[in-house]
Formats: sequence, C-alpha cells, structure tokens
Amino acid sequence: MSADQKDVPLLQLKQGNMKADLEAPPCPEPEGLAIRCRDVCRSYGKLKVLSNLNLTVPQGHIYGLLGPSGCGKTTLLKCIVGTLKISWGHISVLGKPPAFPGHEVPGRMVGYMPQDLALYNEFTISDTLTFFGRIHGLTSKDTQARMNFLIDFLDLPQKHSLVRNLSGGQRRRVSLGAALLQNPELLILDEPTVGVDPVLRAKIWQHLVEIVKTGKVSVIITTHYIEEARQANVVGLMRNGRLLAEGPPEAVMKQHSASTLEHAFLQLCETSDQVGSTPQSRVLEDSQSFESGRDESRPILGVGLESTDEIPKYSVDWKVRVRHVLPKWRNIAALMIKTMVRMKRMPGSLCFQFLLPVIQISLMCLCIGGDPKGIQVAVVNNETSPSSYSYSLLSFLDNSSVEQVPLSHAEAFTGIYNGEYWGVIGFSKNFTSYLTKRMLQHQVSRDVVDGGSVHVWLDLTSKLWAFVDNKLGSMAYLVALPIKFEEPVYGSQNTDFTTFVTPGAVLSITFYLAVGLTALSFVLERKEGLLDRCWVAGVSSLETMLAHLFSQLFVISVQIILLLLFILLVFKIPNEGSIVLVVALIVLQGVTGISFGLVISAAIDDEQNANQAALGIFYPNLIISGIIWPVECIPYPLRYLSLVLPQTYASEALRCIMYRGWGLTHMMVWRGFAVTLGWNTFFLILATVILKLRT
Ligand SMILES: Nc1ncnc2c1ncn2[C@@H]1O[C@H](COP(=O)(O)OP(=O)(O)OP(=O)(O)O)[C@@H](O)[C@H]1O
Repeated sequence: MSADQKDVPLLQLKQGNMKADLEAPPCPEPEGLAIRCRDVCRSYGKLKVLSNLNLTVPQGHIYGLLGPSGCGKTTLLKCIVGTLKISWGHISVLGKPPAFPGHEVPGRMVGYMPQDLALYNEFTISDTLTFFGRIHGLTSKDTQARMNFLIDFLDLPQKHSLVRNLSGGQRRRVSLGAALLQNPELLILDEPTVGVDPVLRAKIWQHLVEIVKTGKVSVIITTHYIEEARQANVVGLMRNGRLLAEGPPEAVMKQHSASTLEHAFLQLCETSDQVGSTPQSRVLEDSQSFESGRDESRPILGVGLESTDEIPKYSVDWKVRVRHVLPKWRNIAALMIKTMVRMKRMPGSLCFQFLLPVIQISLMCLCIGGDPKGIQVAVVNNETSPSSYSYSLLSFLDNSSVEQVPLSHAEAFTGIYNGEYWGVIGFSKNFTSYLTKRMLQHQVSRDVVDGGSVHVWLDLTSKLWAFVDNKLGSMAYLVALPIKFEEPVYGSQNTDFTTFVTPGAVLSITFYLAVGLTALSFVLERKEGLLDRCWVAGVSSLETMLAHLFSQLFVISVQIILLLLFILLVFKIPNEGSIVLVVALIVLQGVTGISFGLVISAAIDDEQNANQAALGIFYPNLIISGIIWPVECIPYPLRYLSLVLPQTYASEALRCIMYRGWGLTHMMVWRGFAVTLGWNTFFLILATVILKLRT
C-alpha cells in the first residue's frame, strides 16, 4: 500500500468529522470506522490512567499504538474490548459500544490477544484452538482447517503438545493463533511480537498487512518495537494516558523531520515535556502545534478534534436484549468440556478432590466422640475382703476404658501429681459396714457418711475427667434411686457424640470444599487473564458461573456418594429417613458453597486473600452453626446470628431426616431446605452484582 493510499482514508476521516460537526444530530456512528474513542477517561482508584483520550481506527487499517511502558495502552485496549468500563467518554467498536446488546463485540467479531498469555496450561494446542472454536460457533471442520493453517503459519509445534511444555515464544504464538482463529473483523493485539524471532515477526506483520487489504479487517496492535510499527497504516503515539499524535508513520516522521519513527516519538515526548508540566496542558499544546503548524494536506490528526462530536444514540429491540441476557448453551457446553479436559489432565488433583471429604469424615468418625481407652486411674482400697462392697463396685467399672491401678495412698497421690493418673478412687477400710449402716439407719454420724462414701480425686485439666466422672457415675446408680431408661423414642441407647456431629460435619465438609475449589479456580483464572479472554470471546459471567456450577455438581455428586457410603456402611451412622432427601440437602449445601465461592472470587482478585477469606469464615461458622455443640448452648445475641447462618437449620434438618426419619412435612426439615435455597439465591445474585460492578 502506498503512502498516498494510506493517507486518503484519514483525510476522508478528518473531513467526515468536520462534516459531522456541521451537520450535528442525530449522530450515527461514522461509517468506515472500526474503533472510535472520544474523551475516554479511566482510573484505577486515584490513579488516572486514561484522560480525555481520543483515538480513531479506520476500517481496513492497521493501527500501531505506541507508547512507553505504563502509559495506559493495555488499559485502553481493555476498555475497547469491554473488559474494563470507562469512567467517562464514549467508545464505539465496529459501530456500537462494546457489550451493547446484540453486538458481537465481545464475541465472534473481535479477536483479542491479551498481554498475559491467558492460556490453559493443561491444554494442548489443539484443545486450545478447539475450545475457542466452540465458543465462536465454528464447526469442527472449520476449526480443524484453521488450526492446520495457523500451526503452519505460526510455525507451532505438534498440535498435541501441551501448552505448559511450550517455550514462552511458542505460547505467545498459540495465543495469537487463538485470536486469529475465527477470522475476526477486528483484531486487538497487545504486544503479539514480544519474544518472537525477527523472521516470524516479519511473517506476522506480513499476514496482518495481507488481511487488512480486503478492507474488511482492522487491526489495533501495541508494540515496544517502534520501528516495526512503520508497517502500520496509522500510528498513535501515547503518553501519560493521552494520545500525543495520530497519523500515518511517514507523516509523523515528516512532521518532526525525523529519520525514524522512534526518533519522531522521542522528539514528541521532549516537546511535550517542555511545553507544559501537566498532562492536560502538554496535550493541548501538542494538539495546537499539530493544528497550527501543519500543512492541510498533511494527514496528521490533531488530538481532540472529535471531542465536539455528539455521542450517537443507540436503541435495541427488547427481544435482542433478552437474547443477550439469556445464557447460551453452546458457551456453557464449551466451558464444561474445558473443565472436564482439565480434570482429565490432572488425575491426581481430581482423585484428591474426590477423596478429601471421605478422608475428612473418616478422621472425624474415628477420632471424635469415641470412648477413650486405657485411662489410668489409681485405686486405693483399704478393704481387704474380696466379698466387700468396694470390690463389687469396682467390678462394675468398664475395664476397657478405665484401667484400675491398685496402689497405696502415698503412691496414688504421687502418681496423680506427676500426671501418671487421671484420678484416684479411695475406699476406707470400713466402707462396706459404714455403707450398710447408711442404707439401713435413718440417722448416722458424719464419720459413717464419710467412711461409707467412695472418695474420688480428679485431674480436671482434660476433657477426660468428664469421661471418668461419667464412668464412676455408673457406680453411683447402683446405690442411688433406681431409674430405668426405656427404649428411646428417637435414636438409640448408645447414641454418641459422633452421631450428633456427623450430619453437620457432612454438610460443612461439602460446603467448604465447594467454596475453596470455586474461589481458587476463579481467582486463578481471572489472575491469568483467562476469564477476560473468554469474556472477549463472547462468554458472559452468567454462562461462566453456570458452567462452573454444572461441572462442580459432577464433582460434588461423586464426593457425596463416597461420603454416604462411608458414613452409612463403614461407620454405621443410622439413617431412618429418605436417602433422596439426604442427598438433596447435601447437594444443595454444595451448591450454596459454590455460590459463596463465586462471591469470594468476584470480590477478591488475589488467591491468597481468597484463601484467607474462605478459611477465616470456616472456623467461626463451624462453631456457631451448632455443628459441634448444640445451638441451645450458645449465649443469646450469638444464637440469633447462628440461626441465620447457612448450615444451622440445614444441619438440624439433616439430623431430623437421618435420626427421626422425618420428611418435608415437618417444619424442621423444610426450614433447612428453605434456608439453604435462600442463601443459594442470595449468593448467586450477590456474585453477579459484584462481577457486574467490578467489570
Ligand atoms: N488493575 C490495576 N490496578 C491498579 N493499577 C493498574 C492496574 N492495571 C494497570 N494499572 C496501572 O495503570 C497504568 C497503565 O498500565 P497499562 O498496563 O495500561 O500500561 P501499558 O502502557 O500497557 O504498559 P506496558 O507497555 O508496560 O504493558 C500503570 O501505571 C499501571 O500500574
């Protein structure tokens, strides 16, 4: 393309703008423009990265966006593709603002290569291109044909090579291939030639020059190799969040009597530094110097020329709007297949995910709530006759738990002070006769009461004392008021602490594993730029969430099957109720965990913070949800908090189903389901809102 040819559209553009200014509203988007940015501002907190930036990419042109590191090029490209919202101004891409309902930007019309590689490391080259092909709705034949072309053109290794095994340059080329895959009308390439050898770099530029020749494809490309941008039709020189100049490379060089583009850029920076201290004044002066000092035939566009144009009004049919919001099954399926392929490539991690809940519940059943074994208790028995009451009483003690060590008084107390025994049981030498007197006579002396009592000294520093106490208490029943405990209405005579804890623990394990896995996978995908890349390819946040939910449901189902097999068959936890209700409640709690994980990942960018948030909530929730200790023991203000937590009523409901055999007609059961569903909905809405607000 000759320099003259290049100049024409820009002159037309300039004239078009002047005309638009004259003819005023209603102002449709000028034809022949691929991208138009007007007065675009964007800040990160207090840092103003783009300020009143105006940029125009004509259709069928390569636009080289140049500027020093940190000047805001990537930020601008992200605003153009719609992954970042602008704080002020107007952007139109291929005729409409990005993400406008019914517009295929983001979507098939745009190919985006982000600066981060944004590739799935567990994928092969073929998986990567197939995945993006599915999202763009390409047939497998078309994807295959494009794949063969791109592998050849980009000099890529075998298509079955794993991305994680490729070199940095090869990965960059795969990333470029993914952007070129669907033959988009607009290519947005953020430093595509970094780490690429000069021969291939020339080939890539040649390809770009070729594809724009048709006039249907436009390219915006950032690069630090300023001289390679001479092959662009237009270059934009950016600094401090503003465009200092925009025009064909030759014209920019001529304007500054520079022999190279790099030289022209340096001059421009020096001029702008001398002219004003604030970015605003610098740019204003620059634009004025372009305007006043230039020959009208020179097609350099002064910056800020278009800012007086009216912003076009766009309207859209409600049906298109509804279609835009509704999730597309094609995208959900593509994302689910992606997750399955990744799982297949990481069998160790998958097994860990399946087995972790079983390991946790097994440890819980084995280590919590059981009877202690071999608690050593010193026995000081001053009676000698084997037919005495003291011997009879001691024979009632459960010897598997309490190991009786007959000792003298001195030895027993030395032992307990040295921490060798948890208790000392003492009988006086007249125990049998005094006890008999106590039982037969209405009034006895203090000495008789004392001598006819079993004396117990305990070490109360461990929970074991309660157990010893309980075992000794069984001796007291022998001489106390006779009470007979009949067959329990619900539960069994030997219901232990494990039985109480298990339902809550099952829900808690399912919930927190889902929280952790969801939060981590989303935060990592976002950090690596994968979420943004999928979004630019046309996948909505809702589709991403639904796909994750469905894939995670598969993992949860396997986890629940294994969990139930273990608790019911191995640890013999009773279940009197409907297994369908049990499974449904556990699945719903898993879904609540996924939704909560989505909230964490929507609000937090960093995996360390996400982990801290998940872990920080885990322990308080476990304690005040009535999982370990009954809610009735929680002091009042905290009890109200406990009752609104996602697992309090759900644990109670699961206990009622499993141990009382209750169904949905009982309030305590349906309340557990209702609260779980309520939290589910709340978390999903919250995650969607946070994602929307943060885009
Ligand atoms: N997520 C973010 N949060 C806060 N500041 C950010 C964020 N992303 C970028 N910035 C800041 O915005 C400025 C512009 O960054 P940007 O990545 O757009 O520059 P760039 O011109 O693309 O640089 P480079 O050529 O080195 O890629 C920098 O000062 C950067 O620190």
